[in-house]
This record gives sequence, C-alpha cells and structure tokens, in this order.
Amino acid sequence: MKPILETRDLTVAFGGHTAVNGVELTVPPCHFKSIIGPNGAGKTTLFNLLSGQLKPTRGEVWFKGENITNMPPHLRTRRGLGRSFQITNVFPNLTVLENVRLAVQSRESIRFHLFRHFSAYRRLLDEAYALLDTVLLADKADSPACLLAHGEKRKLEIAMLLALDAELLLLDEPTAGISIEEVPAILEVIQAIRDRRDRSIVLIEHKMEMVLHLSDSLTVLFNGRLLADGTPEEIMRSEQVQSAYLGGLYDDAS
Ligand SMILES: Nc1ncnc2c1ncn2[C@@H]1O[C@H](COP(=O)(O)OP(=O)(O)OP(=O)(O)O)[C@@H](O)[C@H]1O
Repeated sequence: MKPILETRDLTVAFGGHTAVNGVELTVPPCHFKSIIGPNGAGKTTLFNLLSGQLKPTRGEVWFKGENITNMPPHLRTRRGLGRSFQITNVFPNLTVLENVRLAVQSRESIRFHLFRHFSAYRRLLDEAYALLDTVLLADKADSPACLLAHGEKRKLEIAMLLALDAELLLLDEPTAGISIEEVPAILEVIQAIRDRRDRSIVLIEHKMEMVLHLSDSLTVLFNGRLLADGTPEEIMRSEQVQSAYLGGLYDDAS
C-alpha cells in the first residue's frame, strides 16, 4: 500500500545543532504511529517540518504521492494534513457547537457555496453535532468555548481538525498540560478515532506507556535521529530503546 506520508533524509540544523537528522519516516494510510523520545529528541521540530512551519536544511516530505517539502502550511492543511495546534481560530465567545460548525463550513466553502440555504445550514449543524459526539463533547455544545476545561479544549481542537476532514492528523502531545482526571477521556477520543480506521494519526508523546496500546507502530527519536521504528512489541524488545529510555538517558520530566 502506498504510504500517505513519507520523509526522506529529513534534516534541519539550527546553527551548529542538528535537531532532526536524516529521518526516514513512512506512514501507511489509516495507520496510527506514535513518535516518542525524551526531551529535546526532536519530536516537535519533526512536526514543524511535516506541517510546514519549518523548512528542512536537507531532505524531503511527501504526502499522498506529492512532494510538499516547499509547500506552505495552509496548503498542506487543504491537502488533508492537519495539525492540532494549528487551530488558532477558536472563537472564545462562540459556543462549542458554533466553533465546530464554522470549521465544517470553512471546509465546505472551499468546495461549494451552498450556505445561503437553510437546509445546508442545518446539515452543517448536524455534522458539527456528530463530531462533538465523536469527541465526547456533545454535553458542552452550548457552552462558550472560553469556559471549557483544558482537556475539553483539546477535544474541541480534535473535533475541529476532524471537521476540516484531515486525512492525516498530527497530534502534538494531546495529553500535555491536562489534569490526570482528563487524560482517560482524551485517550478514549483518540482511540475512538483510531477505531474508525478512516484516517491516519501521527501522535507525539513523551511517555511511551501512554501510547503503547494505541499504536500500530512507534518511532523512537533520540538526539534528532531515528533510533528505532517498529511495532509496539518490537520497540519494547529493542535493547537500544531500553537503554535510551531506562539507562539514565531518559529525562522523565512531563
Ligand atoms: N528554533 C530553534 N532554534 C534553535 N534550536 C532549536 C529550535 N527549535 C528546536 N531547537 C532545539 O532542537 C532540539 C529538539 O527540540 P524539540 O523541541 O524538537 O524536542 P522535543 O523532542 O519535542 O522535546 P520536548 O519533549 O521537550 O518537547 C532541542 O535541543 C531544541 O533546543
């Protein structure tokens, strides 16, 4: 099966420091890959290269068979490559439902101009409701977005990403900064999206145990390099990974 996302020799250096170094990544369609690694391994920098926030010093990014290395972020989003924190257009005083409805509408308006009709508006609202259901946020549909708890905001972001119909979701530490009580709900949402098997997910996570049971494959970054790539079982068995994570090299800051 042709990969949906591929990187070739992807490298970026800041001055003398190579933050991402020759990374070769392959993500098949409808696949769930987690990128793990200790602090400073290069995970966020790699995401910046995938979403177009950064240009590589060397190497290429391919999405759906197209070389997107020099494509700006908004065009990558239109192609179907969506990143969670790119959702900067959450309107705090609008309700959760209206925010998702606007995200659905922004996708639709790229394709059609149907919205003068009430039936089209109704359809947008129905889709927005369905997405809120998917992310377990339907009970907050009428709350202003600014009143959501942190974890609920992450769910809203995921709903808006889904509304944009991203074929590949880049989720940057979706559980970072949220309370322990909210973590299971976020993981449940991600698992439900994974179980639909209709899109790919690439997720950054600092703590390997958080994503082991969710992932089809894991990529381990260490000092900017790809240390290991394989199924969760292969990664768990890898001595290299064990020593990187358990041999005192792993910075367990959360
Ligand atoms: N714009 C930049 N200029 C200079 N150095 C940078 C820049 N962005 C990242 N770095 C450096 O690149 C390295 C990788 O950082 P990155 O944030 O990608 O790591 P990470 O794996 O996401 O870590 P964390 O888990 O702490 O978020 C770090 O040493 C960081 O200081």
